[in-house]
Amino acid sequence: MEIDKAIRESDDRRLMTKYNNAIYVIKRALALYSIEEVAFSFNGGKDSTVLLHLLRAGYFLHRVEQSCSNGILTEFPIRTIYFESTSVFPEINTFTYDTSKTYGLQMDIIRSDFKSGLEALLTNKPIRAIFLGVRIGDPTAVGQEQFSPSSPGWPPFMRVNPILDWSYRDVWAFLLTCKVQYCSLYDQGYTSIGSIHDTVPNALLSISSTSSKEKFKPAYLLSDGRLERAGRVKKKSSLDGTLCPAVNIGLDGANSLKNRMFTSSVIGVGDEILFGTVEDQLGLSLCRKLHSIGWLTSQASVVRNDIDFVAEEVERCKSTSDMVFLYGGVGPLHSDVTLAGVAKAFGVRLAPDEEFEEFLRHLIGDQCTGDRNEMAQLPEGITELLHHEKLDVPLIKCCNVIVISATNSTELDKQWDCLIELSGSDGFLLTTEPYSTKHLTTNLTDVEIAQPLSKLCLEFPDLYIGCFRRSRQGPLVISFEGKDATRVEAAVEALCKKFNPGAFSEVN
Ligand SMILES: Cc1cc2nc3c(=O)[nH]c(=O)nc-3n(C[C@H](O)[C@H](O)[C@H](O)COP(=O)(O)O)c2cc1C
Ligand SMILES: Nc1ncnc2c1ncn2[C@@H]1O[C@H](COP(=O)(O)OP(=O)(O)OP(=O)(O)O)[C@@H](O)[C@H]1O
Ligand SMILES: [Mg+2]
Repeated sequence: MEIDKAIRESDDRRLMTKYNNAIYVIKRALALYSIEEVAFSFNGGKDSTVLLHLLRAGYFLHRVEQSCSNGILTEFPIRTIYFESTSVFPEINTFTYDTSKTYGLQMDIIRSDFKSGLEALLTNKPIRAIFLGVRIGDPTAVGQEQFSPSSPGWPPFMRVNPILDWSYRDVWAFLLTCKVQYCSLYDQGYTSIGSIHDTVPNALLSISSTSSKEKFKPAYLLSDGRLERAGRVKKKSSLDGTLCPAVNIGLDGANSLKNRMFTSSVIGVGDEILFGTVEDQLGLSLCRKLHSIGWLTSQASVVRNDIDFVAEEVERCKSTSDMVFLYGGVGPLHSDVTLAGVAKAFGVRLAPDEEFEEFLRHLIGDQCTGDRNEMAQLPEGITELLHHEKLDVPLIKCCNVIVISATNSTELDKQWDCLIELSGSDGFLLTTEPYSTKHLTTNLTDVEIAQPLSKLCLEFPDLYIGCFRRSRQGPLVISFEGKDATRVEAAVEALCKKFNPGAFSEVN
C-alpha cells in the first residue's frame, strides 16, 4: 500500500508517530463499526485530503489484519459525504470531484446545510460514525477528542477525528512525503480554505512583486502553523467591535445611554447546582447587583459542566443581551469547561495566554508549569484581561461575556466592586437610572384583581407590574418597577382607585 510504504520509508520519526496514532484510531473505529456504519466527510481541503489517504491506508491494514486482503487495495468502500455549497472555490470543487474519480469514492453530494444534511443522511442510512479532518487548532475542535459524540442538537453519531493532534507542519509533511495530489489553491498561498467570501491567500506568504498582481509562496512554506487561518477573513472581527455588538459606549453617548435599558444574562455552570448539592448564591447575588445598577436581567440559568451546553447558552445570550455573566466551571480541573464553552460560542480556539499565565505563576508559584497550565488557556483574539490592584488575578472579559471566578458571595462582592470601578462612568457596565420599586399587598382574591391589573398593565406599558405570593393562602404581593418614580407612583394610585380604600397596603 503506497501510503504506508512512503511513511515507513521516510526518516521522519515524528510523522511516523502521528501516522501510527491516526491509523490506530481508524482501525479501532473500523473494529467498532461495520463498513456500512461509517462515513468520511470530505471537502477537498488539505486536512480532509490527509484523512482520505490515512483512511485508505487504515482500511487496507484493517483488511490485512482480518486476513482478507492480498496486499492490493482496489476499492475504498467507506461512504464519502461532501457538502457542496454555492460559495465553494471552483478549484476545491474540481479537486473534490477529480479525487473522487481517481480513488473510486462512493460520494454522496449534499446540498443543504450540515445539520439538516446529516439529519436526512442518518435517517436514510445506517451511519453511526463519521470521520472528520478536524485538528486541535481549529475553532470547531474545542472540547473534542478522537472519539466525540456529536453535539446536543445534532443528530446522534460519533465524530471520529484521527488527525486531531496533527499540527499544520504534520499535515504538510504527510502530503509531501506521500507525494499525493492536493488542491491547487494551496500552491497559491491559501493555507486554510473556507468559502469564496471569507478566504484570501495568507498575507504571510506574500512575495513582494513589482508587477501589479501579488504573488504568494505555497502553503507548505508557512513557517508558523499557528497562523494558518490568517487568510480567513473573520466573519466578525473583535477589533472592529462587531464581534462585541453590545455595550460599546463612547464618552459622547454616555449621558443618553444612562436612560437606556441595558439587559444582561446570568449563566451558572455546575452539575452540583443541578444535583441540588450546592446552593446557588452567586446567580441570585448577580441578579441583585445588576438590578441595583438599573440593568434588567432577562434570564438566569444554570447549565451542566459540558462545553457544548455552555457554548450553546453563551451563543444564545451574547446576541440577545448587552452583557453576559458566567460563573462556575473556572479552573484547571476536568469539569472546568466554562472558558472552552465561551471559545466555542465565539468560534475561536483556546490558546495559551502568557500574560495570564504570569499572574497565575505569582499566585500558585511552581505548581504552575508553563505548558501544562490549562488555566492559562483563554479564548484567542477576543479576551481582554481586566486588571485591578485589589485582584490577584485579572478578570476575564471576552467581548460582552464576563467570566466571574468568584466561588462565594464575599469573593463576588469584591470582584463586582472592581468591575464597576474598571468600567468607569462610560464603560461596559454603565450604572444607569436605578429602578424605583413599590410593593403592595392585598387580601383581594386573584379573581377580583386579575382584570383591573391587566388593564393597568396596558395603561402603564413602561412599567413592570408583577405579582407573587409568599404562601398560597397568604396575601398577594403586587410589585411595580420602573425607571420613572412618578410613573410608578401614578400606577400605584391608579390601582388603589379601582378598589375600596384600605384594600392595599404598602410593604418593603
Ligand atoms: C460531518 C460533520 C459533522 C459535524 N458535527 C458537528 C457537531 O456534532 N457539533 C457541532 O457543533 N458542529 C458540527 N459540525 C460543524 C463543524 O463543527 C463546523 O461548524 C463546520 O465545519 C463549519 O466550519 P466553518 O464555519 O469553519 O466553515 C459538523 C460538520 C460536519 C461536516
Ligand atoms: N463542505 C464539507 N463537506 C464535507 N466535509 C466537510 C465540509 N467542510 C468541512 N468538512 C469536514 O470538516 C473538516 C475540517 O474542515 P476544515 O476546513 O478545518 O479542514 P479542511 O477543509 O480539510 O482543510 P483547510 O483547513 O485547509 O480548509 C474537514 O476535513 C472535513 O472532514
Ligand atoms: Mg476547509
